[in-house]
Amino acid sequence: MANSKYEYVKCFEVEDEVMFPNIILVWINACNIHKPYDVNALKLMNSCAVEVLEEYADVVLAYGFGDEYTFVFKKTSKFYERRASKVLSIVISFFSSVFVRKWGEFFPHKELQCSPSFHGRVIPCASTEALQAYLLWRQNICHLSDQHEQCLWRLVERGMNLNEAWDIIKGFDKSELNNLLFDEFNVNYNTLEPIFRQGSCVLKTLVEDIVKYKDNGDPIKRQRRKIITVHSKKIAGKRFWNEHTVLLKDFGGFVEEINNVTPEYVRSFESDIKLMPSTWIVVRIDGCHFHRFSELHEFVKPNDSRALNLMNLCAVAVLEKFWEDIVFAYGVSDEYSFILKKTSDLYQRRASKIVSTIVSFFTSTYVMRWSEFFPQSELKYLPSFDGRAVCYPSTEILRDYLSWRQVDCHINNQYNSCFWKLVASGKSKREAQNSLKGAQLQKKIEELDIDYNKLPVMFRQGSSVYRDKIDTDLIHHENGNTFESNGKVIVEHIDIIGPTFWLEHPNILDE
Ligand SMILES: Nc1nc2c(ncn2[C@@H]2O[C@H](COP(=O)(O)OP(=O)(O)OP(=O)(O)O)[C@@H](O)[C@H]2O)c(=O)[nH]1
Ligand SMILES: [Mg+2]
Ligand SMILES: [Mg+2]
Repeated sequence: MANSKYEYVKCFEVEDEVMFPNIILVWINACNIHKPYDVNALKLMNSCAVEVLEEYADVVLAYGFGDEYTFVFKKTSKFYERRASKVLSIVISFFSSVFVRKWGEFFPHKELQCSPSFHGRVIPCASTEALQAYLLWRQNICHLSDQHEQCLWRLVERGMNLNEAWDIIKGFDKSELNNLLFDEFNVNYNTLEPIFRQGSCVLKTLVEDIVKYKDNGDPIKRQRRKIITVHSKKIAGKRFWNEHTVLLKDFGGFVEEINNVTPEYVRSFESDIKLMPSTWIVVRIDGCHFHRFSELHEFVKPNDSRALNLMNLCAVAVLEKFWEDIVFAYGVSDEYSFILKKTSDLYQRRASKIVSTIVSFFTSTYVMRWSEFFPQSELKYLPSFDGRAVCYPSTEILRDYLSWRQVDCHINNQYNSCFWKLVASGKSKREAQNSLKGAQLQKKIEELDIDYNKLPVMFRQGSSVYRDKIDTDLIHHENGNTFESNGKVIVEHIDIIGPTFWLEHPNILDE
C-alpha cells in the first residue's frame, strides 16, 4: 500500500527461485541439541514431520534421523513461487512451532528449558536419480552416526566424559563400532530398534475407505491420502521406492540400484550461498497469514499491544542470543527486521543458516511465550514466519531501508485508524475501503476527527530494539574479575528516519 521514496531499497533483494525441473528438498537440523539418544526425541521429531506433511500438501515425503529431517516437495510444486528462502523459512518456522507445542506430549516431566532452534537449507535435486543418491547419502550417514551415538552414550553412561568417549571411538569404522558394542556392552547392533538404525520415512499414501454401502450391500469406496511413518533398511532401494505408488507417480521409479554416492553429488547437496562480505545484512521476517491468525485470536483492531509486545519480546531474545552480530532491529505489525553488522561473520555469512536460525528461534520463542501475553486464549493454530536476507552496501542505504519500513508503519497505521473509525461509525468494510481509496490520509484523519498524535507511540512509530550502550564502557568488578558489559537490550518507539536518533547513538551503526 505504502509508496515512498525509500522503496528503491527493494531492488537489493535477489531472486532465489529453484528452477524447474529441480526437485525441492528442505533439510533441517536442530541447533546445539546433543544428548543421549532418546527414543522420545526421535518420536517427537517424527510427529513434527507428520504435521509438516499435513500442513503442506506439496510435501510428499520426509526422511529423518537423529536431530535432522529432510522434506521432499512434489516435482511440480509451485509452493511460494519456489522461492528458496521463503520455502525454507516457512517449513523450518512451522516445524519449530510444532516442536515447542508437542514437546510436553513426549517429555511430560521435562520442561523445555529454552527456545529450541533449527537451521537448514534448500537443496535442489536435478533429477530422480539425484534424489535417490541424496536418500542413500543421508541413510548411510544415519547408520554411521547412530553406531557412533550408541557407543558414545554407553561409554558416557559408564562414567566417561564426552571427550574421553569421543577419543576412543573417533576413527572407528562400522565393524569396529559393532565390535565395541558387542564386546563391551553385550549389544548386537542389528537388534536395536529400527527407528535408530534406519531413520524414519514419513510419506503420503493412498488408502481405500468404505464410505457407505449401496442398497444391495456393495461397499462404496473412496481413495484418500493417508500419512504413514515407516522404517526401512534401504530407502534408496528400488523395492522400497517402487512399492509406494505415490512416490512412483510423483517422481518416477528408481531405475538402478546404487551403492555409492559420487562426491560431486555430495558437493551439490552441501552447497550453501554466502552473503557478500562487508555489507549490512538485513534479515526480515514476517508472519504467514497473520490476517487470519489475528482474526482467529481476536487481536484488537487495528493494533493489539499484547501481540506487538510479544513480537518485541521475541526480538529482544534474538538480540540477546546473537549479541555479537545483530546491532539493531525494527518491528511493526507482524514483521521484524534484524540488522547484522557489516563485519559479522555469523555462520561464515551462509544465508540459509542465518535466516533459518533466526526465524526458527523467533518462532519457538513466540509459541513458548504466547500464554504470558494471551493468558485467556489458547493458540488455535500454530504461527509461522517467513524470512529472507538482503545485503545493503552502505550505511546510507541501510538507513533508507529502515526509513522505508517506518514510513510503511506510518502509512498503514494512518490507513487502519481511518478504516476502523469509519467501520465504528457504522460503515461497512467495503464502504470504508471505497472512501479511503486514493484519499489523502492526513486529510482524512482531520475529517474524521482522529486525534492521531494521542495514539500510543508504539502504534505510530513501530518498535526499535538495540543495546543500550550507556553502560557499555562500564567495567564491573565481581569477585575481583573485570568484564565489559554488552549493555541491556531495550525497546524504544522513536523516529528512526530523521538524523537525531542516529546522532545520539553513533555506536549502533558504527563501522
Ligand atoms: N487486529 C490486528 N491485526 C494485526 C495486528 N498486527 C498484524 N495484524 C494482521 O496481520 C496482517 C499483516 O499483514 P501482512 O503481513 O501483509 O499479511 P499476512 O496476512 O500476514 O499475509 P502474508 O504475510 O503474505 O502471509 C495485517 O494485515 C493484520 O491483519 C494487530 O496488532 N492487530
Ligand atoms: Mg504477514
Ligand atoms: Mg506483514
